[in-house]
Amino acid sequence: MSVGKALTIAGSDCGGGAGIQADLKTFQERDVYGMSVITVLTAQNTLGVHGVYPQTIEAIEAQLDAIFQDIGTDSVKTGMLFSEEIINLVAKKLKDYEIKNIVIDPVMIAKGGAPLLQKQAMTALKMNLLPLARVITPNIPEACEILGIDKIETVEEMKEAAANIQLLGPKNVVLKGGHLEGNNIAVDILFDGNEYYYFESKRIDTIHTHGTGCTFAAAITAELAKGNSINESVACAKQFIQAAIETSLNIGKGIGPTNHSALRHK
Ligand SMILES: Nc1ncnc2c1ncn2[C@@H]1O[C@H](COP(=O)(O)OP(=O)(O)OP(=O)(O)O)[C@@H](O)[C@H]1O
Ligand SMILES: Cc1ncc(COP(=O)(O)O)c(N)n1
Repeated sequence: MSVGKALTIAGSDCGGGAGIQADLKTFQERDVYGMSVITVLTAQNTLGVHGVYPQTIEAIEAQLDAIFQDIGTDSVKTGMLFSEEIINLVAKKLKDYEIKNIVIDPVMIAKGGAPLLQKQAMTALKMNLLPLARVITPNIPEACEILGIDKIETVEEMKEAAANIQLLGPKNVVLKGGHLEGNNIAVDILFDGNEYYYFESKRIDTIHTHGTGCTFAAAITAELAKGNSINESVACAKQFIQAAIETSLNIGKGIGPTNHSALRHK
């Protein structure tokens, strides 16, 4: 039997809500074969990030080679890459192995405020990784950092930001509106270089949104692995994240994770 294969290159969240763990759970729920390359171990729970332990470049390189030299993949998602060194290694390997269907979730800051990308790594992210992306999925603060602007407060400003990020090289930009304040609709905007597409859902009133960004990007990655278009993949991912937030899990003492198996029980 053949199956779509998806790889996540990201940080481990031992608490299971974000990072590698969220990605693999999502891949499984979307019926693709999931693989992982761990860039950084985090000691993390619903209360925040308590430790960040980058893996050696040798360890990351060996994991990438092991996968690409044998199994291969139909799509790749990158999440927490943390340092310039790791970004440059990942970019080089994706190029050397001619990997297609690259989804970049430009993870920068955890919900609790912990930095997940070093400040000095921003140039490498923009110059070396972004141009390889089939799709990049920034949230509003990440889009501001990438563009060096202070704020994005309206849908019009989201559209302008998406177009400006697209000029940096990614084929498609999905600018996520989870952080857009004063809006009871959660709107994500896809810009493909020509047209804008809008993905809207009712904003859910919950604090338990740990891992929403990872889960959403992983769902897009899984759908691309199955050969779906960008539009179809984003639409599926939006439905998936909506259900996962609607029934998010009140576990731990802080911001709980989303429910990856929500659609299975509908
Ligand atoms: N309260 C909510 N109700 C419904 N959808 C939401 C809500 N918050 C976020 N989303 C959706 O979840 C997805 C992830 O968006 P978000 O902007 O939260 O990403 P993120 O900021 O990268 O995640 P995180 O804040 O966990 O790092 C998007 O599709 C967004 O529209
Ligand atoms: C290892 C790791 N990667 C990413 C995130 C961000 O999570 P998200 O943006 O999905 O909430 C996180 N908290 N930890």
